[in-house]
Amino acid sequence: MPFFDGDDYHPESNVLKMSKGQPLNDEDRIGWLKTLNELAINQSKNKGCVIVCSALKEFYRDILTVDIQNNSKWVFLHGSFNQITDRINNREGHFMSSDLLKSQFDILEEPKNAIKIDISLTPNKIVEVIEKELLKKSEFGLFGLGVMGKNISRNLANKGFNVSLFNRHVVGLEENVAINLKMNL
Ligand SMILES: Nc1ncnc2c1ncn2[C@@H]1O[C@H](COP(=O)(O)OP(=O)(O)OP(=O)(O)O)[C@@H](O)[C@H]1O
Ligand SMILES: O=C(O)[C@H](O)[C@@H](O)[C@H](O)[C@H](O)CO
Repeated sequence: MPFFDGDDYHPESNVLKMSKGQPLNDEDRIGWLKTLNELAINQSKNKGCVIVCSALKEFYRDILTVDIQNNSKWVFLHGSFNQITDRINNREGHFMSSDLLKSQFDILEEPKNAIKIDISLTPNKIVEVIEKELLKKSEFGLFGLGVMGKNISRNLANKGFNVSLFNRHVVGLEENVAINLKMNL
């Protein structure tokens, strides 16, 4: 599967700004996020891909998944501030210094719908956990999210079961149930 580092898609101006130790703001990031979204859409027409980037805020992640919400998966590599600072300080030849890290932690909105992985694990173990999570099969399949389906699926999801859902096209009703359920998982 193709792999892309989001850093390679920053415009020169963003790289320059970060090299000077200045954090990017929303305005700096929006064009970059849209570029990554285009990349993801194009790749989704083939085998799909893995993109790594700082998707710090919920609305950044919304931009990244425009038109591909239903076939995107989030993996959140989670580490403490001190641990990441140490790793950045030991990394050579990269434009980002650890001074920018605080600004990133300050705005981080942790994703609720992601596979969350502790970066203390070895890279091999991290890949193993991601593969296992991605290949996890649903334990229940539900057709129809009316009154009964809605409550059954919420109960199952709240008890930690993996649920696959199918709903008819009823604009603004069944979709909302499905979206809210997905966001709350
Ligand atoms: N699982 C790991 N165990 C030990 N060291 C790691 C692990 N993952 C990354 N590192 C080290 O941490 C440093 C930062 O890793 P890397 O550059 O891959 O992070 P990144 O998320 O791409 O960072 P950035 O967002 O700044 O590009 C590197 O020196 C890397 O070797
Ligand atoms: O949105 C951002 O602030 C940037 O994407 C940064 O996250 C850096 O590019 C990265 O951390 C350095 O590798």
